[in-house]
Amino acid sequence: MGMAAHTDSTILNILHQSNTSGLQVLRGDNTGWITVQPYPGALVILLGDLMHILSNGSYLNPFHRAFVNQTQHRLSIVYLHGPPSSVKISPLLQLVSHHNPPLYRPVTWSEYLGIKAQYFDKALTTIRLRNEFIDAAVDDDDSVKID
Ligand SMILES: O=C(O)CCC(=O)C(=O)O
Ligand SMILES: [Fe+2]
Repeated sequence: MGMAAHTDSTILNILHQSNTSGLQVLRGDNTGWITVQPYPGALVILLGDLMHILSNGSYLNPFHRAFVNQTQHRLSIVYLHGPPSSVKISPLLQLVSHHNPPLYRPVTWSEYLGIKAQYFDKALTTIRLRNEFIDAAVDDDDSVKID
């Protein structure tokens, strides 16, 4: 089965592909697709949107896609790893400060999946904090108060 370009809505995905290639990852600078060649016994780890939120934007959640061809079977097995669906996910407190304010508001996985279904690749933008909200959320002593 082929898949259009997307980011994963999880913390991370662990993927195994059979010996037919098909997985491609978009370069961080958007200059092209890199084919991830199958390697016997290898697993591919893809960081998802929730990891991007937890890391306050420092870990990238790559766009990727899968293509198929008419001559070879391709099998991929994906383990989707996420938090309990009602736990709020937000940038880790250890990673935020006055100089590095939180980029995203807290969101549960189930709420985020609803947002993703509606906004696709704009989903993260819809939960991104605006500057004035960031100012209100960051306290004088560098701790962050959200919710
Ligand atoms: O089949 C693949 O290699 C990719 C699958 C995938 O991206 C996904 O399940 O999210
Ligand atoms: Fe994926």
